[in-house]
Amino acid sequence: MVSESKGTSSFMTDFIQQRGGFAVIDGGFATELERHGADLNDPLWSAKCLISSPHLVRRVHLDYLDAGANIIATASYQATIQGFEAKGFSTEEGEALLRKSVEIACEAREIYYDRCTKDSWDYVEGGGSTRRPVLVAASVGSYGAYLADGSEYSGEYGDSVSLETLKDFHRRRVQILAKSGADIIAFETIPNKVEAKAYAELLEEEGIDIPAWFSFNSKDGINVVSGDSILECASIADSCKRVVAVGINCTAPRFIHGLVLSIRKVTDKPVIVYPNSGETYDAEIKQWVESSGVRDEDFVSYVGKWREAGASLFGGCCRTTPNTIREISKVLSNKSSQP
Ligand code: MET
Ligand SMILES: [Zn+2]
Repeated sequence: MVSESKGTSSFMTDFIQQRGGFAVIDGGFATELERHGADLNDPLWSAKCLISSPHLVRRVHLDYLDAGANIIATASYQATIQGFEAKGFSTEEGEALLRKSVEIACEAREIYYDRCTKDSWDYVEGGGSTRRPVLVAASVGSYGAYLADGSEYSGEYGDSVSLETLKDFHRRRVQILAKSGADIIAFETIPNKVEAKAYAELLEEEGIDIPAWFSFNSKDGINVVSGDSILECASIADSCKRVVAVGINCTAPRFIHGLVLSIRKVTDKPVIVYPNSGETYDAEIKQWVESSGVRDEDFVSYVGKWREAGASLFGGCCRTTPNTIREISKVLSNKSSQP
């Protein structure tokens, strides 16, 4: 028991340490699928491609691996059994699609490893290769993401949605993803405290035996989007022994620094940040409003500050691209090679 929980608790710190003190996550997944021509105007959003174009899903994973990502998140953010059923799939078919999201990411990792082994410049003397270890993170979007009405950016689910509703909603998906071969579960864009609590209780009650990260989103740099305290939300993550990293995603880069400092007040677990480009999602017109976005160079100029504030896992969320990730990897490797 003790050694098992030690195993989980050191999972991410060990990974980060082996990577030289930081690790790189991928960038906007749906964004990149769209750039390759996918039409994601659908309640399943990026998960639609698990059905219609799995080759594109694999391609996007590879793009991010080539850009330097050490951790890739699966296309299951908006993949739910309930959502697949609404499309006419059976429960079993829905479950198979969830597993498929992990299979495709693992396949991409194998292709990437294979390439690294073949590329002579990746060989070191003595026949070994210097391939980067890659983690596959099974993405779980919030209940609001399933609703596809933008409520993952408001955190307002209404009084009828209780802790139990949320646990029941997520239970089967979490069970399936935990047994899918993924290395970690990524609970992303968590908009409120009750959903964080639901995840923490589920991990415990279901005896989930792979680690997880909790990532919240904010629109003011002070609280999570619902107005719940980031300190309270991060404390829930801190108390859950399966949680090996806590952080922020899909939030404007300018808010990240203060949020990292807040999270560090309540946890010693690694802090993960993967902001969006700073644009805002308009749920009415189902589009990102472009005016306030930051350019890749500006995004990257923040990374050093986030690291100083105590974050150690860095990537991008919506509207960021493999270019963003390439720049992040570059900036971090330069920094760590400096004396
Ligand atoms: N991992 C997901 C993606 O990049 C997170 C989406 S946040 C709305 O598509
Ligand atoms: Zn996002």
